[in-house]
Amino acid sequence: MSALIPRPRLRVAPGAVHVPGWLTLDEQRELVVACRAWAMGPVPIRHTRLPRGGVMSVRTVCIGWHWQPYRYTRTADDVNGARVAPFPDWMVELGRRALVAAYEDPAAGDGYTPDTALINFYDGDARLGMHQDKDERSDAPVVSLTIGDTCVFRFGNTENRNRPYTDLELASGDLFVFGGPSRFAYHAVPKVHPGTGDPATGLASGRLNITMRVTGLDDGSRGRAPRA
Ligand SMILES: O=C(O)CCC(=O)C(=O)O
Ligand SMILES: [Fe+2]
Repeated sequence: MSALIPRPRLRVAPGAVHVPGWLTLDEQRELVVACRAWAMGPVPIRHTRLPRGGVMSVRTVCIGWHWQPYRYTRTADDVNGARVAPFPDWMVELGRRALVAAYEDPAAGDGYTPDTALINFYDGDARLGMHQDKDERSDAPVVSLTIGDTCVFRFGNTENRNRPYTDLELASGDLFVFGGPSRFAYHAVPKVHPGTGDPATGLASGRLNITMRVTGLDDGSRGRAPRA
């Protein structure tokens, strides 16, 4: 899509907001540098293995807490057993600013302290099927950032993976927040458009997505306990 055509901020559903072009090019570059380092270790980026033997086409590395289907732990027991990199304070601040921007409310970020991020890399034909982010024991919003290639993002309902859903495009620099009544909505990435990203971000190809979340876990609790 041409950068000359402004794309409006869109409330996709109650609590779900798309803010096109929210990250500056410099912020995107800095995120690419940080994610590249996290992709190297302490836990290397990998295709997540699913319990039934499948492998996700997306590659993922986590910070703060390690996600594997369908729980969070401090150590990446399904990769190399290492403890994941800490969740940096600057990313907490970025998450708070994202909520202020999405909800157009200066207080929206107050008390928001994301403690995990899933960093997804889509290349080739990578995609992500309809799912809910529901392994967190918190209903705090999810903050999603896109860098690189544009994708089709499918945002559905909280009942099931079927219609009604809305297909929108997430392009480099876009912010998408889903909280409130939309926090547990099904969503997917059915398609990435190769070659649509600007190499000036530092990403020559593919799509980088960062989702910040609040796990609601502490180091005394593990696994998939029911939400409070
Ligand atoms: O790549 C995206 O935009 C969404 C990623 C996602 O839904 C997830 O990591 O749970
Ligand atoms: Fe998700």
